[in-house]
Amino acid sequence: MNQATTHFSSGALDQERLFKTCILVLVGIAVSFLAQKLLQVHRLRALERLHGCGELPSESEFQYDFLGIAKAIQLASHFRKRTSLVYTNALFMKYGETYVSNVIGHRLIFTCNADNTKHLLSTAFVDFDSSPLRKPLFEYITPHGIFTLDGPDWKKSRDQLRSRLSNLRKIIHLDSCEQHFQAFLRRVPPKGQAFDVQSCTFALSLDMQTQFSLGESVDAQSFSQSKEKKRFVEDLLFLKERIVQDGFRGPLRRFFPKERFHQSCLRAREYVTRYATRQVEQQISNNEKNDGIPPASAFNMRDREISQCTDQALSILLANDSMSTTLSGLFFCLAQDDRALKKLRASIIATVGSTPPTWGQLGSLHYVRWVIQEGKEFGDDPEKFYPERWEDLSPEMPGYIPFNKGPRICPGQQYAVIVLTYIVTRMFQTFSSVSNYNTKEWTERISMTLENENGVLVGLE
Ligand code: HEM
Repeated sequence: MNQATTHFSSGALDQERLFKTCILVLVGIAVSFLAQKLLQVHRLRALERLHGCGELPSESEFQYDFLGIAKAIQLASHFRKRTSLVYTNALFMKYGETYVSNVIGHRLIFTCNADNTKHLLSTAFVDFDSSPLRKPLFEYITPHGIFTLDGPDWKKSRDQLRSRLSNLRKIIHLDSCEQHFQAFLRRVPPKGQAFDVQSCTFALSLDMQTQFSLGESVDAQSFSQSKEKKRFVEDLLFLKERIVQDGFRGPLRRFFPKERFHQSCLRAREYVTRYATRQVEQQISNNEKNDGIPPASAFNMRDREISQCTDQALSILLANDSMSTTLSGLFFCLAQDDRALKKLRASIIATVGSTPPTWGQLGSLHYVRWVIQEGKEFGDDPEKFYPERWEDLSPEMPGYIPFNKGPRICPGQQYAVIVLTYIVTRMFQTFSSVSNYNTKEWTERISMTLENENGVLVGLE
């Protein structure tokens, strides 16, 4: 009995000691966390004083939300309810163009001020590098891709892509654009019946972009797409969705299972690697023909080049969505604006008639360009679709940022504008009326870009 009591009391003593140690460790962690936070705030304040920054309004609703948890919950709730855009606009209306929020302990500054945006994107680009945020999202699918890298490696990857995109006449094949456009036409139901043009423009741009980046389309518009290509498209869609979700989850993303994401990334990489291997081997064989015996380094570098080529092709496909949302957004606007639609069609017929535009003619289709630029919503009254405002404006101006500005400006901008000009021209040479079958309001769906949750229902004749 005595022995049992001794055991019991020494066990209780051990437990007490363990409990105290745990409390000490927790207090230590909390103190070190608080000290780091105070130091960070002190440094920020010093920087703000140095640059003469004014006091920023902060969200009064969350003044006692010291850990930023209530704010994070509210952000997540708006994301789920598809009201993030309305919520964001309302906050800018309430607090002005720049305000500060605390989201899970991070002091985040939100701004829609033109000078701040210009400063962030161009002048102070190095200070606001977004790669620490992006890297964990993109590194699994493109370990050395342009969205994952920063510093000199990013610059190298960007230079490679820019040089590939520099000779547009060499890389854009208008006959191939025409083939994809014809496949789109086969998807349009006859006699102006309603269909979701958003899903069709998605398939159209995916076909064009895979043709460009892999050398072979995934046949997303075909009625007999192979199982393998279908699987690849599903994987691509899934992994993009997951990247976006994780971006919003921030550090909390660690608590969500990743198996399916990893599987999709592996399969998608495997698919693209096959095309990349073909391209690199073709290049090596061309070099052999030109230079005779291949240098030993050509073989040594083969695997690295295949991996780089895979990263580049996948990055292009990750950046592809804006092409399709530009087109579907345009249909959404034109379905409600008969004046602009008539003017667009008349300008196309007057410039190129009803045959496919040539390279020379693409540069003269000014109204088509304005409509495309306007589709990306801009100007003093961005809610209003008014292509004519572009008569006195230029996409080069500082405030025009659908393609971003500064060092990370979209390297595919010129490519995108040419391809979109061709496709829009062909679409409105073919169709003179766009019936509006959208019964619901435009509702946000945040993907790699913004889409309409309800699709874009139109009839074309
Ligand atoms: C209407 C069509 C397009 C729009 C509106 C658009 C818009 C953008 C924007 C806003 C960014 C900056 C993203 C960021 O840094 O957060 C970007 C980056 C990028 N875009 Fe585009 N894009 C379009 C088409 C394309 C096309 C067709 C390609 C490829 C051929 C492309 C390739 C890229 C790449 C690789 C980046 C990353 C650049 C970097 O981080 O240095 N984009 N694009």
